Amino acid sequence: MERVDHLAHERNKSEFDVDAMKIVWAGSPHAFELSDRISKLVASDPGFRKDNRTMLSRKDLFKNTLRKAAYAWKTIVDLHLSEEEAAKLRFYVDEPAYTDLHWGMFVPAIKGQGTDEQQQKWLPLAYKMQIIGCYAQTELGHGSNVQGLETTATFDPQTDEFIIHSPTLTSSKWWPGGLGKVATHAIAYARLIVGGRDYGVNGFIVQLRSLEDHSPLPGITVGDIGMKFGNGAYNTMDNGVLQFDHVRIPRDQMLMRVSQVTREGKYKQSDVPRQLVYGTMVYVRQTIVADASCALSRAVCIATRYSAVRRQFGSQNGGPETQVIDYKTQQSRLFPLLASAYAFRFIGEWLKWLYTDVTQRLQANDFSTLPEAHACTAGLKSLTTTATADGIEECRKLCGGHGYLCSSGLPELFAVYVPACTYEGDNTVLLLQVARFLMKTVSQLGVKKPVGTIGYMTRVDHLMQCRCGVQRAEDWLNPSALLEAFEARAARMSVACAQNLSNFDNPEEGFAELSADLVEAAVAHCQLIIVSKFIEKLQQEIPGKGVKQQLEVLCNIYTLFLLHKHQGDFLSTGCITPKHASLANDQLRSLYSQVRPNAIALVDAFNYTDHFLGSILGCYDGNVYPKLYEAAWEDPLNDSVVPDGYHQYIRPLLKQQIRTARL
Ligand SMILES: CCCCCCCC/C=C\CCCCCCCCCCCCCC(=O)SCCNC(=O)CCNC(=O)[C@H](O)C(C)(C)COP(=O)(O)OP(=O)(O)OC[C@H]1O[C@@H](n2cnc3c(N)ncnc32)[C@H](O)[C@@H]1OP(=O)(O)O
Ligand SMILES: Cc1cc2nc3c(=O)[nH]c(=O)nc-3n(C[C@H](O)[C@H](O)[C@H](O)COP(=O)(O)OP(=O)(O)OC[C@H]3O[C@@H](n4cnc5c(N)ncnc54)[C@H](O)[C@@H]3O)c2cc1C
Repeated sequence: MERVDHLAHERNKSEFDVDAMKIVWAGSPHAFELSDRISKLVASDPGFRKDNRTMLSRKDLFKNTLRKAAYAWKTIVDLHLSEEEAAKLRFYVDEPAYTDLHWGMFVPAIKGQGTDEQQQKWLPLAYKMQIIGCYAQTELGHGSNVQGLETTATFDPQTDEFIIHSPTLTSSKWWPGGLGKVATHAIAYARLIVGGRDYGVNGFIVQLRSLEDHSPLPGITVGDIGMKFGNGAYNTMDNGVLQFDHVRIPRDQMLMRVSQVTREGKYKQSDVPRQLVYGTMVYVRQTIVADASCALSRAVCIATRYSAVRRQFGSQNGGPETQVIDYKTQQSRLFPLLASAYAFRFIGEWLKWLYTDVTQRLQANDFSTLPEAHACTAGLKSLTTTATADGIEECRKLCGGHGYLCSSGLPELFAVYVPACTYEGDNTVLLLQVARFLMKTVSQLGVKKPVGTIGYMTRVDHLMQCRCGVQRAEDWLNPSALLEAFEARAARMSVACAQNLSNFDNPEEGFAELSADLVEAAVAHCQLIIVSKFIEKLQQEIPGKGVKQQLEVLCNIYTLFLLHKHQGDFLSTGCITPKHASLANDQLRSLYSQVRPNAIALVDAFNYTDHFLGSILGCYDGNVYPKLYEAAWEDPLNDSVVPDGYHQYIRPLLKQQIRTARL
């Protein structure tokens, strides 16, 4: 049967070269080719089917994930996939699994915190998956406060071992992914106790399960922590609980790059900063930022395609009704999310660059950019995951009632994504880290020159008193006007916090009292980073007919949308006047009209297969209604016309003798 493209008329309207945009989105022609090839490989392989996930019981779901992970690994080995290709395969398989923590945290922790000898011993085993690792940091009683962890690792000089112990219920490890049912090993974070002295938290490689029969080793109590939010979703992951009862490990299983314990029981600190113990978190936060654009773009692709298919009201003379995408309200909710997806894509690319740069510096013992890298990864992780989780939920609402069906793909996408606001650092806690960095920068102005993303603070005197020069709506398209408004807002909010803090005798008390304002200052700073990196991206040459123009429209939408949403900040700090805010809003409306004919092509540029999208509402051909109708009949509830339980619960009701008349 010939396939009809119900969105062809939309695709014909587009004013730019979609294939060129696909390459911009992917990052390079090589990245595009690789991503395209692997996505098709996964989509065409029935072994990676995922449309039944929300219907399965937890046990069946989990077993199916184990099967898929093993099948993915076999595919990787059989096809000799490179690391880059394997990572893409994992991405398109689209199912959280224990392998994420093995590759995403266990291996990086050994690389970042292990000595050369430790890496040589453990990495080959991990690379071949002869051992499977997890990252066991969080405990029942403490997650955010890493320094508050209670698990102990006490050095026993007699046997040259550490004794790993959970002294309290609250010290039970709680949450680590892959721990519950799969991991054979963990990087367990514990307080290092040597000679009766507590040297703070450090990582230790601990074997948990037998490599022969998978049973827990002596002294180990381990299991899954139970069902989580949503059907399917993150329940494919075995987040676990773990207690140690005086478990002994050899001394050389303490990760010793940052500090060491000698055979004689002497504690030694390396030249590297202690904060490198937190290095794995910096790495993962960076990957989470890169992933935010994927999750958001996916939701936006579904909502945009469906908004072009869906019609409500407005029929003239019996003609078709209005496509809901043509309603200005729909545009003002949807297009900023489309623009955010692109903005997050570019900030993710930039953050990867920053992370690579800081890693190279660390290897050369240059630790100068570590505080900025920590602030950027923490702040951008917080900002992008909050916006993405909110954005996915908004996309669900943009799809009306049908968005609430699992077959829209949006409920599961939200349920799988929303913990990103909590894991790898609660988003508020992370913004407070950014705020500390900002306050430190302000307090050192005149002593230490701010550089990098905080470089704008060198112009703080100007930024504290500059006035916005916008006179007409089009003036808001000037990148310098936009940047200055965002810089002035960020600088003024930070300086105001610093001034208020100086009124407190005890700085920590002041920080706690002003923490809500400090978080807002941190948000302003992080938004400025995203805006400025988007603008920088557009200063590069970007090939392809109309591609750069589209990106300029999206950059302006992203920036002016933020200005509109946070106009309270901009107005109260005196960066703009109500007139400027109103002109920004006029300009925003005009930008929505410009993006409208290109909306479908802009989401096509993500190059997502129908398999990956996993959404009837977002399917490429827009043939939504027949697919929804067919899918309904496939629900197990429709296996029989009369439901199970009819004879037990419905028929007796219908047949009961109603005596109400006599009562
Ligand atoms: C299908 C199968 C296919 C097979 C596939 C094979 C191939 C696959 C290939 C690849 C797949 C990869 C997939 C990858 C996916 C990864 C998914 C991950 C999923 C995520 C799971 C989640 C895991 C977790 O959640 S782990 C636990 C995370 N926990 C936290 O984040 C805790 C948060 N708390 C903290 O970080 C800290 O405690 C704190 C920062 C909040 C406070 O710490 P503190 O009290 O010690 O600090 P201070 O405030 O006192 O600050 C001291 C000082 O240190 C500075 N600082 C703090 N943190 C850092 C840091 N991280 N780095 C650098 N500096 C830091 C701070 O700024 C202070 O500095 P000063 O200068 O002010 O002193
Ligand atoms: C799906 C999922 C997977 C996970 N995977 C892993 C894993 O593999 N390994 C691992 O070790 N951990 C894992 N975690 C744990 C995760 O890292 C922690 O849950 C996270 O760091 C948040 O810590 P918490 O739970 O202690 O939150 P809490 O700190 O208890 O947060 C509760 C509330 O208190 C607020 N709050 C806390 N401290 C402050 C403060 N100083 N100032 C102001 N407000 C504050 C927070 O903003 C939040 O609103 C996972 C968690 C989830 C949900």
